[in-house]
Amino acid sequence: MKPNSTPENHLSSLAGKLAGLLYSLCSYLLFLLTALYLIGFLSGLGVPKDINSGQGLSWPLAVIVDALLITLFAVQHSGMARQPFKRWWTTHIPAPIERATYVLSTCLVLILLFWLWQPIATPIWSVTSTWGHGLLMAVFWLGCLVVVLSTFLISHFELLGITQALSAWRSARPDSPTFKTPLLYKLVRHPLYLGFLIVFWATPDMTVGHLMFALLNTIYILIGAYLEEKDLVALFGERYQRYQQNVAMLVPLIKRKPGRKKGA
Ligand SMILES: C[S@@+](CC[C@H](N)C(=O)[O-])C[C@H]1O[C@@H](n2cnc3c(N)ncnc32)[C@H](O)[C@@H]1O
Repeated sequence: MKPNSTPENHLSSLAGKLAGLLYSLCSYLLFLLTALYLIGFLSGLGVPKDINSGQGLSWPLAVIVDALLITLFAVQHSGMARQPFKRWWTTHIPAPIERATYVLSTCLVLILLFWLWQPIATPIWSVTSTWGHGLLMAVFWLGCLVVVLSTFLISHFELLGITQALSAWRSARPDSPTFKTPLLYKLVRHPLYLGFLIVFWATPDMTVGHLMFALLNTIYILIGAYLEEKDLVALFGERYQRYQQNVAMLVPLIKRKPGRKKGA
């Protein structure tokens, strides 16, 4: 038996590294398609089934199904991002494909959500004027832009698991995480999440189903950002605590009150 056979070493052979790289690229490709579908799902543009289409279940059942789908997404997406889970998970799968597996799992849960989502088409607001409709769609696309830009500001390919598989391919040690505050990160600590909030809420046709999607995901983002910040304080220490004091969490210019416990 080989002396060292931890999952990490499964990528030490050429075949293992190649398989890891292909796996990560496939997961990235699926991510791109899922992200495009999400845009269509929320905007109603270019997809066979959007957030309001189809004949759903009766509204009490629809509320239960939709809430369960969003809860499943929240548990998967936040649970798999926590350090204790990652430590346990990488004793079962090779570390260089941990992030790609996270991305793949996220896509599969989102695809399930698109598939099983139950519309509740009762209107909350409907903006019919051309300029109002155009303005809200412009805000929606701005939100999409903020999300994409934010991934590149942090590290697009690392967030999506490509860098880790490439490092294994080159037999290089993966870079340790670095604290960054470029551009939008000087305005708010979570520009990517802010972009998502804009995308969820900016619609000319808000229905009960869409409102539920926006509301539950807003709650999830607030909890997710809180948990992420605990990890970031543990990782970057005082530097992140100073950042929390000086830069707003999600809404530019709304900062933490001085004197509040750091990293809480
Ligand atoms: C999906 S990204 C979201 C980033 C951020 N919450 C946002 O909304 O822009 C999550 C990853 O970004 C990392 N991250 C968040 N803020 C960071 C920062 N200022 N510098 C470096 N990494 C950061 C976290 O450790 C986590 O791995």
